Amino acid sequence: MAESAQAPKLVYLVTGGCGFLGEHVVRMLLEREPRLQELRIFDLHLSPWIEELKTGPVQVTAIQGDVTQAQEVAAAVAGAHVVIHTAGLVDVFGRASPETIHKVNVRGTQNVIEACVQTGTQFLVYTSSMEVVGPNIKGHPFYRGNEDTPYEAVHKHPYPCSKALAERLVLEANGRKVRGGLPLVTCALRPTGIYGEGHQIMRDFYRQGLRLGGRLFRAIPASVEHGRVYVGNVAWMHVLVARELEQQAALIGGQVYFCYDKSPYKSYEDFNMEFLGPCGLRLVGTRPLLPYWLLVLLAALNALLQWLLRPLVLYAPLLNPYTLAVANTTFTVSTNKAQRHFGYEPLFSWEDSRTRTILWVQAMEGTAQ
Ligand SMILES: NC(=O)c1ccc[n+]([C@@H]2O[C@H](COP(=O)([O-])OP(=O)(O)OC[C@H]3O[C@@H](n4cnc5c(N)ncnc54)[C@H](O)[C@@H]3O)[C@@H](O)[C@H]2O)c1
Ligand SMILES: CC(C)CCC[C@@H](C)[C@H]1CC[C@H]2[C@@H]3[C@H](O)C=C4C[C@@H](O)CC[C@]4(C)[C@H]3CC[C@]12C
Repeated sequence: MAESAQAPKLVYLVTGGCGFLGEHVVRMLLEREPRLQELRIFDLHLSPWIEELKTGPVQVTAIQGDVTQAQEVAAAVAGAHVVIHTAGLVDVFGRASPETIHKVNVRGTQNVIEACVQTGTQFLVYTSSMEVVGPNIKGHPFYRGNEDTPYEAVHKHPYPCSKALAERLVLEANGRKVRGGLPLVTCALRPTGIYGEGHQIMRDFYRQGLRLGGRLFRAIPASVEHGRVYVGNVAWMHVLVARELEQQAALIGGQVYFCYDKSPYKSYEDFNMEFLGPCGLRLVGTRPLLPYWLLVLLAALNALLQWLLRPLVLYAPLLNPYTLAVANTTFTVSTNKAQRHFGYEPLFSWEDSRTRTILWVQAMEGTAQ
């Protein structure tokens, strides 16, 4: 992939390219990767906006496929120079079974790795998650830590378990010989809670606030910090690391990087209010309105109801014991590893990220129930 007078034309594959992050990665590649010849977008469900992208100079190929199907993955990977694997089942609400989460996130990732090896694709970037590290089930705080900060990573929930296993597979695959004899170069990016245009949970909170007469009620103490990162910056970090994987293979191969930017350290709810506030919502209470023990009880009740109702209907509210523990445990990162290894600087300032997200929420107003 070295730059030369005759720059080689590259084929990229983005799995999960129609998801929240995947769409931003796809658009970022088209805007910021001049050596792109073909961009393959692989997803279980293809979005209509792909059609608009087909009019540009880069060949955009939409591939409807399932990462759990090894042959479909191999067919999509064949001939690609770089794979950015963002596809995954993001479920902390109990919508999918633990088996399905494992199948998509772990076996799907294994299929991507094997496809690279079989077809001779040398560069693989994996979208991991902060949850590979924590918060752990003991509720230990991770306060502005970095990739080397010691932390007892203990998981029970299927989603973080699956991300941790998949990340390990990706890192262990670094150095494997791909078809043709060259080594596979892999790395994993670990975003904290991503926000920005297209963020489904932000949409849910906004609509809930509207239903409650423009109010949301504080549930978590303002002192609990939750790491957040703007989706445009996460996408940029993927594009940048993918570009640098060949040049810096020895340095970047087998490494993990937290995704970070200049978003402020705040509690989950206070952070959301940075966008929902200017859209007319108010967060009621300087302290949580309900005592923590009552939230724990409600979360346990929700889990019980989910289990009881499962044969009849899917009951998957936002509050459950796991989401409460994540929201109520400080987990923030402070690192410059990506800057040191591949020159990452956030592309969007905090002010830009905030404005873009507010404009997106405001544009939803007409559609809110
Ligand atoms: N949203 C966050 O805050 C966050 C934070 C850290 C890491 N991540 C990771 O980032 C990645 C993208 O997350 P997102 O928030 O954009 O989620 P998303 O659900 O919006 O996107 C995931 C995409 O993967 C696709 N997909 C799911 N199962 C598939 C399958 N079997 N085959 C092919 N495609 C499949 C979905 O259709 C979807 O388009 C995930 O791997 C997730 O674990 C997300
Ligand atoms: C207690 C309630 C009032 C609030 C519940 C909020 C809860 C739904 C939120 C809080 C934190 C959120 C997670 C966090 O931002 C990071 C990630 C990592 C990523 O890999 C997947 C999404 C996830 C788990 C967020 C899900 C929603 C959470 C738990």
